[in-house]
Amino acid sequence: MNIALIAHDKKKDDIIRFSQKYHSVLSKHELFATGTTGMRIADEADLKVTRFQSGPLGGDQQIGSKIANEEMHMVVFFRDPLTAQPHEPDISALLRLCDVHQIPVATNLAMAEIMIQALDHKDFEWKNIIEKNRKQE
Ligand SMILES: O=C(CO)COP(=O)(O)O
Repeated sequence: MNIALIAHDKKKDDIIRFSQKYHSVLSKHELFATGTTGMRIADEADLKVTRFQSGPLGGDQQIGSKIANEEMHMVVFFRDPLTAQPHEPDISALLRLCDVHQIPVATNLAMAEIMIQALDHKDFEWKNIIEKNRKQE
């Protein structure tokens, strides 16, 4: 499974702790991240991560493009809801694409924990449900 990991600056410590705690689950998957988040996860959580541009330079859009191509299967995006971001349209576009393509997305630590545990238990049925709906259309 391809998983994107993204965090705004004030949430970076959270995503590092999350990545360290769930290292054994995450290390079984292909990880992708925006620039600075990816660098810190690789250094501090010892995980192999394919890095895109930093968010403000287009990293969210690069991950969005993977979602549009059905090449990203899960997104962990710890947004900072209390700080204005210069690339707010890119952030909204990424979250919108998750909904368009039915990609599970966690925007905070609490949901990310539920999602990663479900992943570890192989609880995800959403792809089968989507396939069934497509066949009925
Ligand atoms: O801005 C971001 C997501 O919108 C994250 O970018 P960085 O990981 O490069 O800090």
